[in-house]
Amino acid sequence: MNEKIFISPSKYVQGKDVTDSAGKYVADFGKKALVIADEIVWDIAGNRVSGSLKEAGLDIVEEKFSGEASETEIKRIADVANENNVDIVVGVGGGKALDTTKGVRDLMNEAACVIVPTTASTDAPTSALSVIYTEGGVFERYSFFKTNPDLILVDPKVIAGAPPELLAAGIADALATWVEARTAYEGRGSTMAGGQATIAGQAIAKKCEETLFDYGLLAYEANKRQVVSHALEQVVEANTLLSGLGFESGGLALAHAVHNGFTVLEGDIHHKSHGEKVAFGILTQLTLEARNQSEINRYIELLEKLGLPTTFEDLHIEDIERENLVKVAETAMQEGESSHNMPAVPTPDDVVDAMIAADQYSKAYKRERG
Ligand SMILES: NC(=O)c1ccc[n+]([C@@H]2O[C@H](COP(=O)([O-])OP(=O)(O)OC[C@H]3O[C@@H](n4cnc5c(N)ncnc54)[C@H](O)[C@@H]3O)[C@@H](O)[C@H]2O)c1
Ligand SMILES: [Zn+2]
Repeated sequence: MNEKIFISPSKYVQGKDVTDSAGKYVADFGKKALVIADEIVWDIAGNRVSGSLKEAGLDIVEEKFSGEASETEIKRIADVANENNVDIVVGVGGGKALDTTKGVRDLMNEAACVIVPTTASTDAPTSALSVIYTEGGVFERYSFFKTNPDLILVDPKVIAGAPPELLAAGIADALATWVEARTAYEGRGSTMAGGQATIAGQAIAKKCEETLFDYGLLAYEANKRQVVSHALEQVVEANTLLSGLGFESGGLALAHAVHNGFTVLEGDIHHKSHGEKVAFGILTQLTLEARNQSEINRYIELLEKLGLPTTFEDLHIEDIERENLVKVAETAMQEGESSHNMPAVPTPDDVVDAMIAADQYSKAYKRERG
């Protein structure tokens, strides 16, 4: 595939308290909206979004998201959307609620898709794909759609009110963007947009990383006091828009495949967030790519300061047997995975060795820095 492809949502709006002016933006897209959020998020932002939509004259149907981006949940909510003849679906919440919303829109004849992230924990908001899991939370597949969401509304004040661990997870997810896009380009791999990377895709991915090294820690600290600082706004945009466009049109590689591999393990690691698993995926990929010590140190330092996992112990898999690591690596290397974008496609055995080497080096790093 030689074509270069770049895809994106039509509109991205970021601003303090934009939650309360959602109606002004959403009214351009239709007359009746299904608003989807989980129980916690209804109280944080769902009701405010619904209220603003009603004020703008829209009819509203409200639905509670049950927590997993599974095929069953997507079908269930799509039935509600179709029965009510809505012409807009609005997803409010974290990555799983947003992925579910995108899946719902895809099962409808014609409807606009509006995304309101309430955390900057992933780069799910802007992409034209959803990550589908079994009802038990095991990675199943990527589901690709014809179009990206129509509108993304991001309120940094809501995000500043979320736990800082969620922002840190989003930074890890966004930190993977350039690491993987660079590799996908070197491997002449195809991007999630289904072609080769454009200059734009790469430039956005690179700017994403630069923003995170410049402002990541400043934003994380501001988040601890629940304030919207300049740094927090920069990082919210990096985690959401730059990372979203950068990964989708720049390309994924091994870091995300390792994340997907981790979802097959049982135990406490299951409760680790997307970004936390991606963090270790970054270190595994850098190790396999033979990046040197000073380069790897830069990443470990930032991840450590953000309280993100850099060792097996941090992921609660300190006693993991090699045979279980092989299962992770086999999943990471399965047909169709982004790991095949690596210039020299590794074997599962290579991936296991890299994971162990990354774990051991991070342990030594921690010991040395005390
Ligand atoms: N489609 C894509 O392009 C893409 C990209 C990256 C990740 N993902 C997917 O995203 C998912 C991970 O998303 P996630 O890490 O956001 O987890 P999540 O969706 O499970 O949400 C985490 C939790 O945060 C809570 N929450 C949301 N906003 C909050 C707030 N303001 N304050 C307090 N709590 C809040 C939610 O109720 C939820 O319990 C994974 O399924 C991953 O595969 C998809
Ligand atoms: Zn991700």
